[in-house]
Amino acid sequence: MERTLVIIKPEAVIKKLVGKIISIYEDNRLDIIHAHRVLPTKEVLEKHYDAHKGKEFYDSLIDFMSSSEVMVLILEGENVVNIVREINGSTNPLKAKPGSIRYMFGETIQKNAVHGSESIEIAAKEIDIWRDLIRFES
Ligand SMILES: Nc1ncnc2c1ncn2[C@@H]1O[C@H](COP(=O)(O)OP(=O)(O)OP(=O)(O)O)[C@@H](O)[C@H]1O
Repeated sequence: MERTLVIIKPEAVIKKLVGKIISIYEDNRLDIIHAHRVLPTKEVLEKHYDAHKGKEFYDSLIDFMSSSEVMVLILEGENVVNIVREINGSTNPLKAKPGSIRYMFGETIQKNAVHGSESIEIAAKEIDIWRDLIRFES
């Protein structure tokens, strides 16, 4: 069964949006097979955001994502990678479709409430990266 990695970002955890965001995924019949609240290390974030290394927003993104605890979720379901990206909405909350998580809860392009893996292959890599911090049984 296909899996994806979702991160509920620091500002959304601080605003107590975890339950609301999880409900949206469940309302779309996706299974949350792991959920773990953790303070990300810079080491894990640098691996996770490796594709963005060198971009002007990279340092600020790593600082922000390591500033406070996040909720790491693994979701499972048919076509879950694409479904989650659709539910999350565009990276920039100002461009996100009404009804999407980023439209409802995103503040800025950086504080955009959630992360969702881009492809099945990247999801598998990201799940492995976060294994350094979180013990997933399977
Ligand atoms: N121009 C930018 N300015 C500031 N932050 C940015 C910018 N572009 C991307 N980011 C941040 O980097 C993250 C990863 O960027 P990416 O282009 O992979 O977005 P995405 O695939 O929509 O989002 P994600 O991978 O987080 O689900 C974004 O979620 C956002 O927080």
